[in-house]
Amino acid sequence: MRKKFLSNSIHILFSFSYSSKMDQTQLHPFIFPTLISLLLLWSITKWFFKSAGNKKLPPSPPKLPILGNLHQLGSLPHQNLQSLARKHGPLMLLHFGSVPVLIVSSADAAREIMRTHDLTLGSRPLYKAHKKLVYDGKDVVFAPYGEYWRQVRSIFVLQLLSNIRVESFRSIREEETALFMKKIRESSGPVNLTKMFSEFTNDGICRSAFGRKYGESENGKKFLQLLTELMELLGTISIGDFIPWLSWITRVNGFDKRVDNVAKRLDDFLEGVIQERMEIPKGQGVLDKNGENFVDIMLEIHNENTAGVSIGRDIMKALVLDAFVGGTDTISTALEWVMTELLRHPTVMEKLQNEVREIAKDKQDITDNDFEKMHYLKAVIKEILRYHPPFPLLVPRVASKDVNIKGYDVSAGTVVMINAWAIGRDPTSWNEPEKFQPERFLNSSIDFKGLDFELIPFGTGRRGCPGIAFSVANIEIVLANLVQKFNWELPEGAEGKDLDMTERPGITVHRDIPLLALAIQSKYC
Ligand code: HEM
Repeated sequence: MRKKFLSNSIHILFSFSYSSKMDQTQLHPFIFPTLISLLLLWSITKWFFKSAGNKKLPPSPPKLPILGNLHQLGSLPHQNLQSLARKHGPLMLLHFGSVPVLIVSSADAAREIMRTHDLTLGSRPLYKAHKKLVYDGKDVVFAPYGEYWRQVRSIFVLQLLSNIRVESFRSIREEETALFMKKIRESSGPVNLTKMFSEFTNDGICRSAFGRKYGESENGKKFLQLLTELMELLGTISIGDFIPWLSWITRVNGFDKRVDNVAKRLDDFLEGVIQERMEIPKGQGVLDKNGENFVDIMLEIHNENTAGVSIGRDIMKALVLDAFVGGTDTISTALEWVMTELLRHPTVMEKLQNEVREIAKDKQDITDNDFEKMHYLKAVIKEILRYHPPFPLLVPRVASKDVNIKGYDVSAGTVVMINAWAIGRDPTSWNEPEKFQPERFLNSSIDFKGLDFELIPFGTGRRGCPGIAFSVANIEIVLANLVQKFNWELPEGAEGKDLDMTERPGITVHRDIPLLALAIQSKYC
């Protein structure tokens, strides 16, 4: 592959120098137009620098020619951007190649972006790979701000994520949690919690979205693998998006081909799901008997044309994909980190177990009424979303026009990245931010619903996450059951402080190494 890459580069360089070899006698007629072009270029450059000079730009770290600041991102950009922000401030202008990128690292600056300028910053950048993977931005996450986005978001929220829907999916949550606990009970030796969280969230979303799950079937395993590849590709910086003349690199290094391949296989899978849903009557065969699911509802909207927007196949597939992109990896990441921190902090684990066991006793099904009383459980969930937000850099936005943010001029087209990870660890907002301390939330009204800018794991404003209720319901039920029914230890007598805490790069940040733990049944099991 490397050899192929080199030979392609050499070929391109060679063709360039070859075409620039010109017969000297032919140069003469070009002198005049060349001089005019140079003069024009000079005037434009001078005008550009003069007008940039009048602007008050946010502070910037020094950049390299061509790359800009790309070399400073490293494999875990949220961490490196936090270090840069400590030197240059909470509003910092970087350049990814030729694209200006504003990095936001404080609650105060985030409030300005997501409250004061939410409308101007209401769209997202749509990169080449994303276009192919999410049906040309027909989904909710990447659709440009406007009427189309409003309509698809309202279908998505009303039919999948409203409080009524989340409540109607309760039996799915309860059944899947019971199955999860059964799997743990029946396991011998350490359980791979990372894998189990991923299967749990995937099965739950499959049942809510498709009306059935694919579980251990060949199709199910392939789909899980595809989703992992999709998340990896969505989190990859493709050089051509930032330095257009280098876009040939992703053609020759196989990235574009991989994107095409994943997009095609995902499309085939989703096409098959919709076809199956059209052929098998509701409540029959392999399908859930739990009433309607998201695909059913979209098919109804499609047939009856009731949404004000025509829901074609691509839109249906894009919205279903959003449920997976938005809902599987995020919830499983939060669960993976919460169990990691509980294993590292035995006193927090014990306090949580005491609360859950006191309230739920030996109930097999812990109810919403019980969760309402579990204040420490809620504090633990807030603390994990502060300390390990699943999307550390949220989902980027883009400025649709020139805007002044806290006295700085930000030009149209600037990408805005909000470092929720850094904001959650900012000492101006939090006491001892590097400590995992759920108690900080016990006598505090701070919540993640979008009003408190120091805690924004779900973003906020027009483009804020619509999946908060769905996520919290799933995290609460699994976490409460895990600590009620089992006592937890690390394998081979290891202690919490021995746990490897390395993060894996990606759009959602998982543990690098899967979390393995020993489950010992409690008397509440
Ligand atoms: C722990 C779980 C979750 C986290 C941490 C999370 C986080 C986020 C974040 C940070 C954004 C961008 C917000 C912004 O730009 O202000 C977002 C958007 C979104 N999320 Fe979530 N999310 C979670 C669960 C879910 C679930 C369960 C679903 C659906 C099943 C979902 C669907 C979406 C959609 C559709 C958007 C795009 C909204 C828009 O652009 O209008 N998310 N999420």
